[in-house]
Amino acid sequence: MDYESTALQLKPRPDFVATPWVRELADRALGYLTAGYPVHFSGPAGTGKTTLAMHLAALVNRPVVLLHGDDEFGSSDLVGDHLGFRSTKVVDNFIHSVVKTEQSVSKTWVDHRLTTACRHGFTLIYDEFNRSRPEANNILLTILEERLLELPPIAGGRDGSGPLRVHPEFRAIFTSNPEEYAGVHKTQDALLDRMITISMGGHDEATETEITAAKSGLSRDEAARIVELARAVRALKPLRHPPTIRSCLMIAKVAALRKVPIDPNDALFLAICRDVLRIDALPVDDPEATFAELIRRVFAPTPAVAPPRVPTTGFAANRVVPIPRRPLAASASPPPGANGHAHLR
Ligand SMILES: Nc1ncnc2c1ncn2[C@@H]1O[C@H](COP(=O)(O)OP(=O)(O)OP(=O)(O)O)[C@@H](O)[C@H]1O
Repeated sequence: MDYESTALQLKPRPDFVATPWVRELADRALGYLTAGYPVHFSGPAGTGKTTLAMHLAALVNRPVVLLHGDDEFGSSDLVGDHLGFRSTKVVDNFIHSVVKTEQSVSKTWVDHRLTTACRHGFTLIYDEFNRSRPEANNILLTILEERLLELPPIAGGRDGSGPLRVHPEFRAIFTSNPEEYAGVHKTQDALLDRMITISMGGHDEATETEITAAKSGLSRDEAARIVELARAVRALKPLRHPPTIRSCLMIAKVAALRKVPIDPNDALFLAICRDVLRIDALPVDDPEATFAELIRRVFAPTPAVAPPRVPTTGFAANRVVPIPRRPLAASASPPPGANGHAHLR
């Protein structure tokens, strides 16, 4: 008995956003997996680790076994265990006057998820694997290096011949949050040494905008404003829980659902941003004033694109139609100052 029936058959999700940034990352990670190396996406919450792991597994196109790190795990939770006993009783009554009974009791073994993936060549996604204690994850060392899985005789190959040879198509994708998060363990170097770690610091702005627009139904421009605001708040240091792509999605989805305009003059829109971006917890003296300044900056009208500089010398100068200039009045006021207002005499 094993978890084969629980394996997932993943297909690339239609709502997966593949900007050039994402495609480059996915292509690089797929190359590592194809070469037989485990891939490890490491980064803070909300940086797209799990989504990318699932997308990669879908591209590998093998059944997927999903594991979530758990402090309670022991190696048997990963590998398998004896599940009760099987008893067989033979009654031999060939000679009517003689009844011979034979009873044997044997332990039954159940493959758990890791063993199922190793035995059948499935793709293992081990999400937040560093939430499991290192001693529980030690079993991975020989799997990833020697491609062998130590099992009790009863559970090895079909004939109980000891360690299981890991299926050649077995692949492993790991995700983890950095150590400073609560409830995670320091990973042993030997395990990290067996995988290729890709640090996920967070999507680039274009990708966050695309994801926010794609998953909320807002326009790209509306999504861009929300993302720009979230990134401006994220840039304020030190923030205990910086807003992530999830924060952008929360604002965008709620606004879209409630038909709240993405408008700095709309009180409900501002209230949603205050709640989701936790403006009250900003590490500044006056959070409200800071929020107002960020809103002003994000929603400031984008300056019209300045006309191309007219070259005054060389070949091109002769080809440009001179711009008619207004005749200056005798007591003309000087050109507008920095603040755009003419100085009144
Ligand atoms: N390429 C993408 N296309 C579409 N949605 C994405 C993409 N990347 C991330 N997301 C969305 O962003 C959110 C966070 O992504 P994900 O859960 O993968 O992050 P994570 O780093 O695994 O977070 P955590 O560490 O908290 O589990 C999810 O709602 C996910 O759907």
